Amino acid sequence: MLEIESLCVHYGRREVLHRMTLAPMQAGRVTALLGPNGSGKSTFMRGIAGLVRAEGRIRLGGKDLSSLAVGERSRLAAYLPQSLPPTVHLQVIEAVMVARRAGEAVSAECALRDSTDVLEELGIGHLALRYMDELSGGQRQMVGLAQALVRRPAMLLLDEPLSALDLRYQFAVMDVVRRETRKRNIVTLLVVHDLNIALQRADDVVYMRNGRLVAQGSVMGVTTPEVLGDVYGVETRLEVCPRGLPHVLVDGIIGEDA
Ligand SMILES: Nc1ncnc2c1ncn2[C@@H]1O[C@H](COP(=O)(O)OP(=O)(O)OP(=O)(O)O)[C@@H](O)[C@H]1O
Repeated sequence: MLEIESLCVHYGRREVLHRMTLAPMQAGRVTALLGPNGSGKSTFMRGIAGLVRAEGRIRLGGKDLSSLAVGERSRLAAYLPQSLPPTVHLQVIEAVMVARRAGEAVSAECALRDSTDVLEELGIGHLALRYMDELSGGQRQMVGLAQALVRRPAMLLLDEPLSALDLRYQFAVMDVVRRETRKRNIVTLLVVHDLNIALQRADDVVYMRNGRLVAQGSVMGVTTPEVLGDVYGVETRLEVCPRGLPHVLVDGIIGEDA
């Protein structure tokens, strides 16, 4: 379980996150972090991962993350950044093995076994011998996910993992993320811009605006036209599609005549 209390982040003298306190996020559930551009989503994720200095309390499974050594913290909280680092000329299997051995001293055999397993689990075993700098954006995104999962984290922080993906791949990656979150019983928090994918595939949502929490809860529990109007400034209707999944239709921008 992830607990966040009074999280504040400053860039220089400017406060970007303002004392954000959230209800505990349970392991085995996927939470989508939603909000307009510049609302502080990446900063929030980076604050949890320890990549920017944050005040407040962040506890994962009862452990205060700020009390952990950097290596231990980054092993427990695997962070996949918005833009993946430039690729090196490594084979996929080597890149995943490097990630496996970064957080923990394990033998090459063990790293190879774990890396092979995770690539198979994600359905990308066939990419193992391909070179990282020859992959498509979507394939690299999947390898990034493999690199995060191979470290056996207790929490996955994924910053816009769907941004480089085509429509089918977006759903496929969300399905993999859901499955692994449940199987490994980890806390997963991800930033997604496509509201409908988030609503259809996440368990819970956190809406933020201007560095503040607007609403948090189950997808259907808190997603209302009022909340969406407050967060995004748009007029919406919420429909339920035949498979019982929510779907948002945007009618216009609040305050603008049609
Ligand atoms: N390194 C930085 N230095 C100074 N200001 C920053 C820095 N990174 C982000 N900011 C500012 O902090 C605010 C929040 O940015 P952040 O990237 O967290 O928002 P976001 O919700 O993730 O946006 P987007 O959806 O566009 O990726 C913005 O006003 C941004 O300009």
